[in-house]
Amino acid sequence: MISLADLQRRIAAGELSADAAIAQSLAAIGAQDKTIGAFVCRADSVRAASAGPLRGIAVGIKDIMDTADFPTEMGSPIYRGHRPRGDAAVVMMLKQAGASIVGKTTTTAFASTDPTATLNPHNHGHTPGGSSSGSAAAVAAGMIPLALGTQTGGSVIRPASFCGVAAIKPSYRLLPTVGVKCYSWTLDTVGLFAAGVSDVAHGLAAMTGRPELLPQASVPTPRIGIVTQDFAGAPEASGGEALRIATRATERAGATARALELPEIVAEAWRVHPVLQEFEAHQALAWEYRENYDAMAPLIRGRLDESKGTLPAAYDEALRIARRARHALAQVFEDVDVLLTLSAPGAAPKGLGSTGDARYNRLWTLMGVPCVNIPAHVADGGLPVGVQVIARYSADAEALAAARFVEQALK
Ligand SMILES: NC(=O)CC(=O)O
Repeated sequence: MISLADLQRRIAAGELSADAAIAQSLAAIGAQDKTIGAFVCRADSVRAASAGPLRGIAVGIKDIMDTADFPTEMGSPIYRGHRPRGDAAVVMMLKQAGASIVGKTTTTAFASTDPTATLNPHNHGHTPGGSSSGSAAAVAAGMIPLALGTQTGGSVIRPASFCGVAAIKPSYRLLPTVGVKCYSWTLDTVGLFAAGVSDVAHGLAAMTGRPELLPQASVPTPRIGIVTQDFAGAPEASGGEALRIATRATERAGATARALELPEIVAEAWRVHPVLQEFEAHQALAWEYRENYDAMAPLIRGRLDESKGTLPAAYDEALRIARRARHALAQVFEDVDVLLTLSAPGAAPKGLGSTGDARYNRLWTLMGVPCVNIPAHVADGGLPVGVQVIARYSADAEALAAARFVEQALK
């Protein structure tokens, strides 16, 4: 994989020109994407910016984010050839930091669950996950050092786990969703994929202009709460093994890691996530659902059919439960610095019929807390399995620092 931080260092030191760095990514895309299928469309040539911390960094953008230079098709024939007039806010943040957008990465239709044709670079017989399928696959395949995705359920952390890359779903609204096709305005969160945790940190710090997100010289030893999310059901063997491996590694590295039960109201919030998500989706996708029903992908159309009757009262109750759960979760972080839990039930499912299950991700998206995926285990078939570090709301720097600790402990 291509390390963003290493490219930055080599470009700053004059060892590599920014244009050469971009050219390397374009060549890698040309060589691999015929097989992997991570990009919907891509540039043939791109000039690097002359300034900015992300100059020379080739970035892939999930194709639900508006781009003035490329079509934005939402993973749906309803938007085939659609050309937004301008860039989404996060695309402009990347450009203002000097990054070069080299293409649009595949997404499930409207970032829901209808699988794409993208292959898992570690084992082409398996899915890369979703809904940010192409972003995770393009980074994992070593085509680009940075990609943007989104998460409403588990669409950043789960594909990152399946593809063996680092990723962050930042605190809710750390990054704007202006110009990003909405599925659920309470849940939709823009995230980043990169080779390692430090690479994610450098990318997010550069985009946001927040130097506090940059990796610090020393990595503090965190107090870790191990959370198994039993309310979400038991994991597969490989998922449970990944959490056991990561737990043991952090203890060997000197961290305290203790099993932690979440308050019942937090488990209740996990249960109501789908009510809130689908109620908002019916409003966010009302035009597509009514005016283009037959052109909608089957899984998202089926989910909207099933949730058509959700009443405002049920939605309001879900919001109340989520608010109470966020307060209860904040108290959990009085005793630990971060939580460590499963990123996915196990390794990537076989075939391309499913992008996997968000059951270990959706709670944290609703809580709005920062989540960082770290590859932790390699299951049968060479398939990666990750774990995620979770910090309290707005503690993105702490989440990244603790994730670096876990990443280093696993080496
Ligand atoms: N957008 C999403 O997060 C959906 C998913 O988890 O598959």
